[in-house]
Amino acid sequence: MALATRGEPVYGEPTADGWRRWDPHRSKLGAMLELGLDTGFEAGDGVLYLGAASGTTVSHVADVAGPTYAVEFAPRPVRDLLTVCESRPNLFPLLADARQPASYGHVVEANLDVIVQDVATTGQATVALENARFLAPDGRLLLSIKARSEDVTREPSAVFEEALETLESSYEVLGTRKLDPFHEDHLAVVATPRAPPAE
Ligand SMILES: C[S@@+](CC[C@H](N)C(=O)[O-])C[C@H]1O[C@@H](n2cnc3c(N)ncnc32)[C@H](O)[C@@H]1O
Repeated sequence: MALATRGEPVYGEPTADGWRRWDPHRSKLGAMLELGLDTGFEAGDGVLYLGAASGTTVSHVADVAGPTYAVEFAPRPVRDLLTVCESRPNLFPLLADARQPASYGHVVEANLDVIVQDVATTGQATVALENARFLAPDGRLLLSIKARSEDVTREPSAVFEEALETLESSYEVLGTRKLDPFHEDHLAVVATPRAPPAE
């Protein structure tokens, strides 16, 4: 059965009876779900989405989730994202830098169920660490690491290893999966916040 959500179409995806096909070639989270990764993402979840771009994936997320905060720092895609939000009252666009969570900390609620991260920037693991403050203790980070955004000259496996090592300081990694054949040189990571050490 094909992955699909109910909502207004956004990127020319095929639709039938109000359902819109979630294209795993256009979406890292779609690829994670298509590949059977255990994401823990459930209907009604509160979500922080980092790297929303013009809303391809976050539109599907908002079709299923509860409050969904969509962070994107490039003004051009945010203009398209605003249109995507018009038919989705639970989707909140934020023109902000995911490396500066304090700039949206007053808007985004705490104890969210899920962070989805797909930011094309260096320091992707650090971005995940900095945004961990928004996750509930049993929440899930659904991170897609793009090797080429870190260093085009390095072997992707070395980039992934280093990113996982960085993540381990604040997260317990529950699963990883390369996103081939949908996305080359991307590693999907499912992780949950580490409990703070007992005093
Ligand atoms: C691969 S695209 C995201 C695609 C989108 N997640 C989707 O599936 O529909 C990566 C996005 O990350 C955004 N980005 C990169 N660095 C960022 C940052 N520091 N803060 C917020 N957005 C950032 C880029 O502008 C770009 O739109």
